[in-house]
Amino acid sequence: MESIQQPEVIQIKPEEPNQIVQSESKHFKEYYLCLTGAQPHMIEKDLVKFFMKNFNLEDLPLKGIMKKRGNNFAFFLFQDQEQMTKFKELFLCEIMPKMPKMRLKEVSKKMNAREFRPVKDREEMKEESERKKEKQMQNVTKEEIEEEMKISVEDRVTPYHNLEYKDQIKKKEQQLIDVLRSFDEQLKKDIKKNNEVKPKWYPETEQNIPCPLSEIIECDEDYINEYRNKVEFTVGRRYEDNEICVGFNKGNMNKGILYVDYPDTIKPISKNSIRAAKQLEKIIKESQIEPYDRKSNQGYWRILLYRESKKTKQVLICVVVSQENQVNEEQQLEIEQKLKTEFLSSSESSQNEYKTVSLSMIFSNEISGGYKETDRVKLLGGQDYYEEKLFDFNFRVSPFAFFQVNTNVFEKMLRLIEYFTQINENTVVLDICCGTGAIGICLSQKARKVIGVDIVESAIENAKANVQLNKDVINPDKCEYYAGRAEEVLPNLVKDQQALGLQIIGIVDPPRSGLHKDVLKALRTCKGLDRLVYVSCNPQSQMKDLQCLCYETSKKRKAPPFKPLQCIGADLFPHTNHIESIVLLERFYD
Ligand SMILES: C[S@@+](CC[C@H](N)C(=O)[O-])C[C@H]1O[C@@H](n2cnc3c(N)ncnc32)[C@H](O)[C@@H]1O
Repeated sequence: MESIQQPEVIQIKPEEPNQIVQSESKHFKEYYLCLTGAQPHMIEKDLVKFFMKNFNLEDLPLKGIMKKRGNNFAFFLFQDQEQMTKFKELFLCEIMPKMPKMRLKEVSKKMNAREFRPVKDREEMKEESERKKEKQMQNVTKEEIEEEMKISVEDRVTPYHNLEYKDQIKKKEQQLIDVLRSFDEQLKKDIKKNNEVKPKWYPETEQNIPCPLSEIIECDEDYINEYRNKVEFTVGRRYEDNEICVGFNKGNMNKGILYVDYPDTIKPISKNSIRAAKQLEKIIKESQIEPYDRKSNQGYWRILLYRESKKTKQVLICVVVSQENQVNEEQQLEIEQKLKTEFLSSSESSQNEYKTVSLSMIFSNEISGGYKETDRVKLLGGQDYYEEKLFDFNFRVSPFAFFQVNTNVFEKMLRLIEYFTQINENTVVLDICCGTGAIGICLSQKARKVIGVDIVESAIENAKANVQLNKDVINPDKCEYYAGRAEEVLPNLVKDQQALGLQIIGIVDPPRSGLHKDVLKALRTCKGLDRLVYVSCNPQSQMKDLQCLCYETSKKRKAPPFKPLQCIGADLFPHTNHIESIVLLERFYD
């Protein structure tokens, strides 16, 4: 196998970062470093993926990379001095402490920049893997398609729709018990293989679970159907008759079997939302412009985002379409006019007690057919948010911001969190991954202060506006909101609060992937934070995070652990197989 000669290298000592001698090549104006201690089986793209995944990086400050299979070293190329310094800092602070075998060394000889493979950022990598997937999708047989088409949209979207509600709850209870057991199984493995010790708080139970499952919060009978305040309909074609349809995906994305079927029988969504889907379907058919097709990356119509509030009777509608040249200016204007007439006209609102208060279009280029916050939005009518209510609090929610889809069960969850946290005038509430501020605002009345953090800027704008909206009942000065990654913002916020000597209560409600390791570290090491509520829509990733929070004190986890006191399930999603898990934790002092 061809291999690169080990270069002449000068080692960089981690304890002396300021004394690093920069190896700048005057001739080529290129900057190189050599990494040793890499896994021999990896090639360039594996190494990039490894760094991005393990250190949760959006991109790597690198211009190019060279790594041959079989070698335990790689070369990194930088575009300038600044980039090289940034990478060295990242390496010394983040990578080396966790990968002590890896070392970064100066290269003392010139190298040919053309041998380096360019490093792609995460977006590019995602797009490339999407394209690869699309390619794999080409050769599907008719039999495979027919087999997939036998599974109805109801069975896909709502696999429990045929079960009595009490049986759905029983199944979900068992799901949570199984996940709690997985914590125990992992702990036993870690004790055997990784020198972990059993935490002193760990209970001896026959069930082999770290804490009891106290209850499942059920949905009220009136809300078991039509509970969703947000629906995303896909625009596509039906398999059976090739008709254009605004509904739900049917098929298998991985095999490239992409069809859509009518949404009429899906129990969690409202009749109003189905009506809106039909209205858009009519406009699309009249337009004679094709829906977006992932395989060819062609077509215009993509998604109908529909949000409504049962309490305020307000509706927000967003039509997601392709950004690039799929229609001309004249067609675009005509479409906008039709959407306005269909969704905003007075005849439309007189038929219905619900009112569309926000109508917009999102222009997206996502190859997956989806959309993201940075996409261009054009407001066609009304304001850029709708209003939702929890108890007597009002909330502004914009198209991209998160809001729990089932307000009936969410209010019950909030009562439970309030009871557990026993917030008082000496308490600072940290609302981590706060979205539009729902949890913090509902708990703010008794607290000294509420601090919220979320990555979505418009959600934080909503949260700030929501505080003002409720200023008759809460003091706006008490509530602070920060837009940013919790892993970046939280460590400093926590330090500030510690300095004030107040009692801190943490409430975390992360996305499905769970919490970033830096957030977990900041929570674990935060003095004054003795009570924590972990809300999760993905109990598996929650259990993984609980390892960082609850495993016994060790060299890498110096602060005392949290003890999970109880787990509570909340059935936010009737008819589906999803269950929200809330774990209440308390600091365990030996
Ligand atoms: C499950 S939602 C919870 C929202 C909120 N607690 C509520 O109940 O309405 C998760 C939130 O995490 C936010 N988020 C995702 N990644 C984040 C990160 N790295 N830092 C901060 N917030 C993040 C999302 O924008 C989203 O609002």
